[in-house]
This record gives sequence, structure tokens and C-alpha cells, in this order.
Amino acid sequence: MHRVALITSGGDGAGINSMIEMLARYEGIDLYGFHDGYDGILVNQPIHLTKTHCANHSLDGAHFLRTARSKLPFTKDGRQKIIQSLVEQEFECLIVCGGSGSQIAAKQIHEEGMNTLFIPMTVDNDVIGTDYTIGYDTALNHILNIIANIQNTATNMPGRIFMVEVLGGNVGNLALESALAGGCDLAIIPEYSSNREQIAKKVQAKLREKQSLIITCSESAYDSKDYQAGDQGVSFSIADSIEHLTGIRVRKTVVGFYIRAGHPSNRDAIIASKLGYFTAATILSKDFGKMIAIKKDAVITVDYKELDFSASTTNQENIDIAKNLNLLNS
Ligand SMILES: Nc1ncnc2c1ncn2[C@@H]1O[C@H](COP(=O)(O)OP(=O)(O)OP(=O)(O)O)[C@@H](O)[C@H]1O
Ligand SMILES: O=P(O)(O)OC[C@H]1O[C@](O)(CO)[C@@H](O)[C@@H]1O
Repeated sequence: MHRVALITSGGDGAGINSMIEMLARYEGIDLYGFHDGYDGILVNQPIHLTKTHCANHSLDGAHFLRTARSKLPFTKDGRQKIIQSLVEQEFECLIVCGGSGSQIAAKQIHEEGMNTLFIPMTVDNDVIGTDYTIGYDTALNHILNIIANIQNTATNMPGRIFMVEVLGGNVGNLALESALAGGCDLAIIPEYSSNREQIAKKVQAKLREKQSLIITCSESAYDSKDYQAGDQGVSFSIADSIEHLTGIRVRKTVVGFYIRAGHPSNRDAIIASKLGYFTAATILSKDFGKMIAIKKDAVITVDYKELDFSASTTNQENIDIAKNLNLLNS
């Protein structure tokens, strides 16, 4: 039996239970989970994630394990405490499910003495070395439901400008992909300048072609560096500039944290299940120091050493399409 520990870290992502449930039911894996991310390893008792414990909850929006942002991994001393605790509890490996920050910590902990495997999970889809992160599709579906309703009211009451602000951290994937999928008129993303005057002029030009406009806006589309992940409301100040130039009131919707919750879409559930399945096989072959990732719709393992942390995680195909359609704040 392989005695394995698991945490979720960073923001939650719908679908992660499917991954955990798949691992729990795999022959030869004895799975334990800690609540509250990295710090939880030191302060919480491990929960035995048996097949029975996990049964019938794989599609729950509430995770088997609480997730968190943690202090300990930021220092070598803190990481050593995590490693020591896992060694004392005789774990062979730590599985970390999380976003880009959690990935850095998982790599460091592996290099500093405890086997780790990393599973990409975040609504931002911004993890180096994988095309996909668990939770992204569910989040997009939530945003598209909102955009669909806004399209209705835009049709019912023409002549308006709508702004939909979405999460995404420092990357514009959610705003960009939902704008493309939802037939929106502009996606304001942090990869390009958020100069208010330029954006307002672009909106004014678009109003000559169309009666109502729907704009998506990334939470991090600030023109200063003051932004902290999770800040909400940047679309209000961009809307001010648009209103000033066009004389049209902007109707705003801040989608916020609603998109991180709820039961997973099929895409998230199946990808998470497959990642769980291949993670189990990777544990059995003791092939640690890897991320179990998605490339071109297939599950692959990526050695931490191959990760290029300078690479962009914004979907390039989406950028190219949006650029050609003049949908970006560039
Ligand atoms: N540079 C780093 N060095 C060491 N550990 C880190 C680093 N960045 C993040 N971590 C650890 O990973 C945790 C989660 O990171 P972060 O808050 O950046 O979320 P994330 O994993 O990127 O997920 P999300 O995309 O949901 O925000 C942090 O609380 C910290 O414990
Ligand atoms: O939940 P918190 O800690 O406020 O973090 C918010 C951040 O987490 C994310 O939702 C990713 O999980 C980002 O889109 C957002 O910037």
C-alpha cells in the first residue's frame, strides 16, 4: 500500500472531488487528506479518504477538504516543518491540488525532501505546463449563463452598455474566453493597457456599429500595480470613463465568487477523474516530482524541471481571434 497525503491549496475549483474520489477508490493507494492547505498539514489531523468516505460526493461543489492560502511554504524553514510532519506521519508522497502559487511550493517541497505530485486546480487556468486547470469550465459556464441573461435584457431594452466583471487573477483567460463564447463586444484583460481614455474611445467607436454593447472585464484590469488578487470593482472606474465620453450609463455586473462554486460541469468532472486515475498510476510507479497535466486534451506528466515559469498562460489562440475581431483593449 502507498500511504499518500493530499491537500487543496489556493482558491477552490469545481470538480476536485472527482479527482480525489478516483484516487480513493484505486487499489493500492491509502489516501489521507488535510484540511486548510499547506498550513493544515501541521495543525490538522489527517482524514482517511477511503472509498466509502468519498462515495456519492464526487459531484459536490463543497470539497472533501477545505482549501486555503498558507504562510509556511514561503520560507525554507516553513517548508521543512511541512516535510518533517509528513515524514513523521510516514507519508510517501504529498499530492497538491492548486494554482500557480501552489505549484511553486509543491516543486520546492519536492526538491527539499518530500515527494510531491501536483494537480492543476484553479478557475484562472493560469498554471504553467498545462492547457487546463480543474474548475475553469464550470466557472466559464456560470459566466456564460449570466451573459446569456444580459443578452436578453440588452435585446429587450436596447441602447445600453453592459459591463461584466469576472475573476481571473492576473490573467485574462476568464474574461477573454467568456467574451468569445458569449459573442461580447470587448474583453478588457490585464495583458493589455487599461488606459481608460483608449478603452472609452474604442467603446464609442463600437457604438456606431451596434446598438447595445456587452463588455467583459477582468478583475485585474488596473492601470496601477495596486491590485491584489480578489479585488473587485475595477470595472466601475473603467465604466466612469466610458460614461464620460459616450454619455451613456454603463450597467454593471460584478460576477465575483459565484463562479467558483456549484457542482462541476461534465468537462471538469471527467478531466478531474482522469487526472485522478493517472495520478494513482504515477504513485504506483513512484514517479514523483511531476505535474499531472492536460495537453491537447490528453493527460500527460510533466517533470517540474521542464516547467518554464517565464511562459505566458493566456490562451494564445483566444488572443489571436480576439485581436482579429478587434475585441481587445489593445
Ligand atoms: N512563491 C511562492 N513560494 C512558495 N510558496 C508559495 C509561493 N506562492 C504561493 N505559495 C504557496 O501556495 C499557496 C497558494 O498560492 P496562491 O495564493 O498564489 O494560489 P494559487 O495556488 O495560485 O491558486 P489560485 O489560482 O486559486 O489563486 C500560498 O498560500 C502559499 O502557501
Ligand atoms: O478567494 P481569494 O483569496 O479572495 O482569491 C481570489 C482570487 O482567487 C481566484 O478566484 C483563483 O482561485 C482568482 O480569480 C482571484 O483573483
